[in-house]
Amino acid sequence: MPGPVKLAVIPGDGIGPEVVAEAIKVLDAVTAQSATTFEKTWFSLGAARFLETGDVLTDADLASISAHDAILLGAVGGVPGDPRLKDANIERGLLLGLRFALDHYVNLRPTHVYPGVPSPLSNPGDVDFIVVREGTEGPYVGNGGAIRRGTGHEVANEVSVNTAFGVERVVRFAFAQAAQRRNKLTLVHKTNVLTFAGGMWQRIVNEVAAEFHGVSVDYLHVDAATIFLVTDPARFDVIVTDNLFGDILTDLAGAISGGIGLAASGNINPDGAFPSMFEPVHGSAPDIAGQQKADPTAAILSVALLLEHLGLTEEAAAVTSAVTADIAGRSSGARTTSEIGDAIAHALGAH
Ligand SMILES: NC(=O)C1=CN([C@@H]2O[C@H](COP(=O)(O)OP(=O)(O)OC[C@H]3O[C@@H](n4cnc5c(N)ncnc54)[C@H](O)[C@@H]3O)[C@@H](O)[C@H]2O)C=CC1
Ligand SMILES: CC(C)CC(=O)C(=O)O
Ligand SMILES: [Mg+2]
Repeated sequence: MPGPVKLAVIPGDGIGPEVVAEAIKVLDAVTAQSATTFEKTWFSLGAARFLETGDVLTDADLASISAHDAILLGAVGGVPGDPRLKDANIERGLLLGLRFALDHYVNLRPTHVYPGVPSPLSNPGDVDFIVVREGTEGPYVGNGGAIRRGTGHEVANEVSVNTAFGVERVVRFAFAQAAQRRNKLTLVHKTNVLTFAGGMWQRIVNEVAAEFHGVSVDYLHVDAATIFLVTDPARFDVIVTDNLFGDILTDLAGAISGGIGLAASGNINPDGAFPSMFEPVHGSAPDIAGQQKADPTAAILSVALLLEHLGLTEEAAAVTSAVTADIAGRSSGARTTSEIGDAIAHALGAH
């Protein structure tokens, strides 16, 4: 990449700034000797900014963020119960605002059990799958409304939007991933009751499968998928699913693979028309915010995904291997957020 990589950094709320500080520490360490340099722009967006200015994501924010090569985000969402944030909906306005505006139609969430990690599974070594979650459609588009609000006769709708265009592109991406991995794709949906959306997802999977002869295709209802994620996770290679099911399944995937503090993700625009955005799977964790208790590993592994996405494969591998070694050496003694970041950055040559 000619010139420095322009990186937009959005620390966000709660533990977001704490884990992003460590992720940047690691990024700086791994790129210190690299031919590629990073030019960072910090965006102070989230609940605090909304409370100060009334803005969540302005057109100017969006234009400025779009002019970057990639985005690193911590987490957004304010203190639960703060009445001033009730109508702002930072999660929808900012996080989904970015994913939708930047056409992040692939939400890529790898799950891997690192050696030495305490997992509730009996055979965790076999776990290595990715969830390809659709990122711009489904029930998260805000296609809803309510009548007779606040009364005992209120009716509220939240309609899931699934377009053939949107489903086909993410399914095609998932098949291509499976073809580069272990050649197995599992569609997860709820076709037995969500017959319109589920039927279309299944039909499109069947159609695209005809182009990927080497990939075997499986189907699970989402409720059954939660069973097998716990009892037989080795059966999964690539899971493709909609926005809501993918959101839920990937918190579960984090839990079975050593904790949500290890789960990284990428919001990808595969066409390259917009910058892709990398973030931990977890949220702003108000219950531990400001206490240096958050595990920054998910944010650091999100940096590895970011580097990989930018084609900096050696740097990505160096971060992953430093994280792997750090995890393997973890004992029951708790370390602070910055102690974990320091140790990983140090392993990468930081002083
Ligand atoms: N991408 C984002 O910005 C996301 C934002 N959120 C928002 O975050 C806020 C809190 O959401 P929750 O549902 O509580 O989910 P959460 O992921 O923030 O927290 C769930 C549990 O996991 C723990 N946890 C999360 N990250 C951790 C880490 N790095 N290390 C150690 N423990 C960790 C928390 O302490 C909490 O007990 C809400 O406002 C929610 O909407 C939730 C998910 C994603
Ligand atoms: C806060 C939600 C909109 C996002 C979420 O939970 C996720 O993407 O995992
Ligand atoms: Mg989630």
